[in-house]
Amino acid sequence: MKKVGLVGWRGMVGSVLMQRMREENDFATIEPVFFTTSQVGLASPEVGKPTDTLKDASSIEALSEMDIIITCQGGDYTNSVYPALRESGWDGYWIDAASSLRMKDDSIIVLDPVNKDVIQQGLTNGIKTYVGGNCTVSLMLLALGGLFEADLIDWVAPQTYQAASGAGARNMRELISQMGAIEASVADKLEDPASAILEIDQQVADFIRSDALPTEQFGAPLAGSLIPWIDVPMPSGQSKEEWKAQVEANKILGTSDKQTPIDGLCVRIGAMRCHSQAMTIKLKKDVSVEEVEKILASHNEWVKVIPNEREATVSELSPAKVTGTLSIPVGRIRKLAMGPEYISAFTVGDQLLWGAAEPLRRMLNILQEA
Ligand SMILES: NC(=O)C1=CN([C@@H]2O[C@H](COP(=O)(O)OP(=O)(O)OC[C@H]3O[C@@H](n4cnc5c(N)ncnc54)[C@H](OP(=O)(O)O)[C@@H]3O)[C@@H](O)[C@H]2O)C=CC1
Ligand SMILES: N[C@@H](CC(=O)OP(=O)(O)O)C(=O)O
Repeated sequence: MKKVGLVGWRGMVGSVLMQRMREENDFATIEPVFFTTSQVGLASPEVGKPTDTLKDASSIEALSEMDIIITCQGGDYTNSVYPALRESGWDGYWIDAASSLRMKDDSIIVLDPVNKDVIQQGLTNGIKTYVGGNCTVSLMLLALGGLFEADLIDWVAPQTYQAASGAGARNMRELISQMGAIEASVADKLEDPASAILEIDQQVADFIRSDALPTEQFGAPLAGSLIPWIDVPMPSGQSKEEWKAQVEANKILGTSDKQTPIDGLCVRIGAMRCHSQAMTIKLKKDVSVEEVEKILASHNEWVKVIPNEREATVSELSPAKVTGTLSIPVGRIRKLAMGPEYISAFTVGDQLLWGAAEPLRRMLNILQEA
């Protein structure tokens, strides 16, 4: 059995990874060794087999004993430990959730329902570093995988609606606190059916803009509002989240010649852990909506085409419906007024499952089979 070191297993992404590994009985076929940056010597989590106490995640010596290391600890950890570990001569497989190593020449971004061929080629070529993609990118590619595979996409403009979880656990808490505080600020008026709605609205607006709203994590109101900027600025005028779409998607797809343009605005909204994206797609030729739906639906077992009808859309295509599942619904597929090659689509996906943990879990299994 391969020795698999798990780092970052108690964080938000790590906890979802642990949950999926337990559900799929992945611990049965590995020898798990748990690491920590803060709790060395404490008991490891229960995984149905005996394990040692928690090891020091900064110990190159302890990490070097692993055949595979899977980390959800974060970019700072990767930046500090990975170079030293490789320089020490460690030649094992490194599987990572953080973005630090994604665009390196000697790494592969993993999303096997879309790029199993790229992963297999990487393994054949001796690549030892496999990184999960940005959540919006992975979720978009799972939804549009069929059209990319059929080489039908000229360009995509995704406009995102990203959940609080993408910013971290404390941000999820703050979103709920903001919601609760807003409700509390007008609770008496809400109880009175005779109170004037414009008065409630004014009071809510004043409260949202006041220092009483907790905004320490987001730096701005999110509940009852939105934030049209995610991550740091790039020289292009894009936010870094927007910049990732094209570079990561093309790397995942293994585009060798002309990059497919993928660019749009990324917006944080008050959903908990599902990212949504409204996409304008320019096809390379006129393809009927029925054909597009067929191509999308047949690409992988998680994508689900939702007919462009009101009831089905409202019930199936929302963060509330998708959260906590591996389902990738895609709907609102219709021709746009710009011309027969232009179509719209809307997709939703859980950014902690397919957006973060699941591609890593599956990469571990691919290594088991290799
Ligand atoms: N959040 C997201 O949506 C996504 C995140 N990623 C990447 O995954 C990495 C980790 O993100 P995320 O899971 O959000 O990070 P978290 O902040 O939830 O967890 C990171 C680490 O914080 C430590 N920690 C300290 N206090 C606690 C506590 N009370 N509960 C749990 N853990 C605690 C743990 O390390 P220790 O046990 O060593 O103390 C844990 O592994 C980042 O690089 C991020 O970029 C990738 C895709 C999506
Ligand atoms: N930036 C993403 C989450 C994330 O962690 O992305 P990345 O793995 O590319 O750093 C969001 O805020 O929704």
